[in-house]
Amino acid sequence: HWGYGKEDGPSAWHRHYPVAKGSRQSPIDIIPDEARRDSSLGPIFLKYDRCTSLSIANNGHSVVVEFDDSDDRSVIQGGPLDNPYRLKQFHFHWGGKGCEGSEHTVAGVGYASELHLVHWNAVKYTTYEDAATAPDGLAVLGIFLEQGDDHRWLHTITDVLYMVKFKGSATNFKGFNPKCLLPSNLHYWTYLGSLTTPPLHESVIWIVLKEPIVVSEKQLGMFRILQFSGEEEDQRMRMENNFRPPQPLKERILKKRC
Ligand SMILES: NS(=O)(=O)c1ccc(NC(=O)NCCCCO)cc1
Ligand SMILES: [Zn+2]
Repeated sequence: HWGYGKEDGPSAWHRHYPVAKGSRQSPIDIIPDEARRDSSLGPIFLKYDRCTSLSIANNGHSVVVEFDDSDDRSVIQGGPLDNPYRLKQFHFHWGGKGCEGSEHTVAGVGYASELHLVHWNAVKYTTYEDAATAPDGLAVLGIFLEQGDDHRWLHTITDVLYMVKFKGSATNFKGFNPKCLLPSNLHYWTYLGSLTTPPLHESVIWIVLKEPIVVSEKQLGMFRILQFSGEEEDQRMRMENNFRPPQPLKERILKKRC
């Protein structure tokens, strides 16, 4: 199976997932000066309903908050998207120490962590699984986490991480509105990419916000109490550095709003 270690990490994923060397892989290094202004790109709109959050789980690669995606209560629309995309889950990627931990980088500089809100095109596709293999199936909103003061709302998540310490553990997580994790400014870059972990499907319209949110080192440290390994496994594998490095841009254009 795949992971983030020396033997099973990002440089080895291509053996079982050849698309790892594909034409639209993620993440990428974002070079702001090279982003093309696109007048057809409008603002993005996020409508999230606190009643759609369901559970929080450790899937052995990250901590994931799952949502009820049976209707359009929580959606992203506008920007590069032709129709609303339903929120399915959000999760994080982080490092072991301060500077690195995000997946996308900006002019070669990484942030301490990156939040991904994963949405799917329920207008064109019947299930998330079908959308996840289609070129316009998913829209992932990427938000950088920068180290600084305590984040006002992140404790709602970090306070329950001890309950999902081991791979395969999950617990109720109702009434959470992810709107509280957004920065004040929704200016974004957008490009066509992929899932950043296996199966690495090239099915993601990426929308990466320019403005990071600020979280404290203490809050970031709480993510590192999580384990890649299950409770019964003997070797304790602290969950950290669960990020894929930037991939070649190839024939793609990075876009931004005017
Ligand atoms: N980090 S990321 O790009 O936001 C991401 C999101 C979902 C997934 N995985 C996923 O959706 N798996 C289910 C795919 C079922 C269709 O084959 C992997 C990476
Ligand atoms: Zn992710």
